[in-house]
Amino acid sequence: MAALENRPFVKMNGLGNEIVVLDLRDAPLPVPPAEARALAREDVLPFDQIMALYPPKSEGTRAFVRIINADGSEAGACGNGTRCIALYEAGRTGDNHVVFESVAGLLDCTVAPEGITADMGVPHFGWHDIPLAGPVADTRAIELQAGPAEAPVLRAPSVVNVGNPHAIFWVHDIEAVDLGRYGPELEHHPVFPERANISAAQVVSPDHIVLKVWERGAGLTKACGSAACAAAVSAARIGLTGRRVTVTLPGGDLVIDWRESDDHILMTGPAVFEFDGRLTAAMLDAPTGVGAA
Ligand SMILES: N[C@@H](CCC[C@H](N)C(=O)O)C(=O)O
Repeated sequence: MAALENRPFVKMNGLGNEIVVLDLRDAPLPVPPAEARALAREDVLPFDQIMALYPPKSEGTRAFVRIINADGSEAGACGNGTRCIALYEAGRTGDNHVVFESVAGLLDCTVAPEGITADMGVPHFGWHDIPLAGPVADTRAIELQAGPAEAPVLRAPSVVNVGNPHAIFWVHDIEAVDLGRYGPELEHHPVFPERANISAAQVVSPDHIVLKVWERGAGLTKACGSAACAAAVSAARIGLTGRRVTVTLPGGDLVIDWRESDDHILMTGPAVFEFDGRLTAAMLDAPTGVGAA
């Protein structure tokens, strides 16, 4: 019998980033990677991330959240998923201020009519924090490129960890970038021992960035909240923008504010409830060869 069989789920999205909320606080159990991969199949319940809620570990928090990518791997941060669980918890309890905890730290969220704001914590720029495979003095632009060696299409990304690892390639024409072509090799490049989320970013003005993201463990997505945070702080760090920007993703806009007083990153945007149901054996049971480790 599949471990998650008969568990209730809620399907939500944040700017089209497909999120499944599994509230496992009553009867906690780990999400088996093979069951996550089976569930993520196109004809079952395609998702980018599962946000699995476990009993709280720290006082004042609602749940300890584990983030599972569509390929069954685990992530330390998911901005769009965080807004989704904030909306879910606010709907369940009527509280518009909710705090979660993840492996990366506390996630303080406020649900308001104009949007859901999540405090995503502080960025880490050291090579070992990201992590990179070896020492790099300046993570504002590292040696890495994609495309023909003599005329690279993407080059010299900024790298940062915002709870998960990100590389941001600065481009002049975002429409011309085929991230689906270069994302897989960059995600798995040996410079990233834990793989990385890969973005192409065009700075349109000092308060506006346009972004495309190839997500680690999920591929091309309509939006990635942590990538928006990563692009915003990296752009501000190298003087391309101020500390408050709108980030436009294929699924819509997020406002990112890199707060001066304490360096915390505040992300504001929407979340949407779609439908709910119960997981069945058929949804979790991958035919031989599909979802196998
Ligand atoms: N969709 C997310 C990012 C999810 C985790 C990421 N794929 C990783 O493995 O780090 C977001 O909205 O931030």
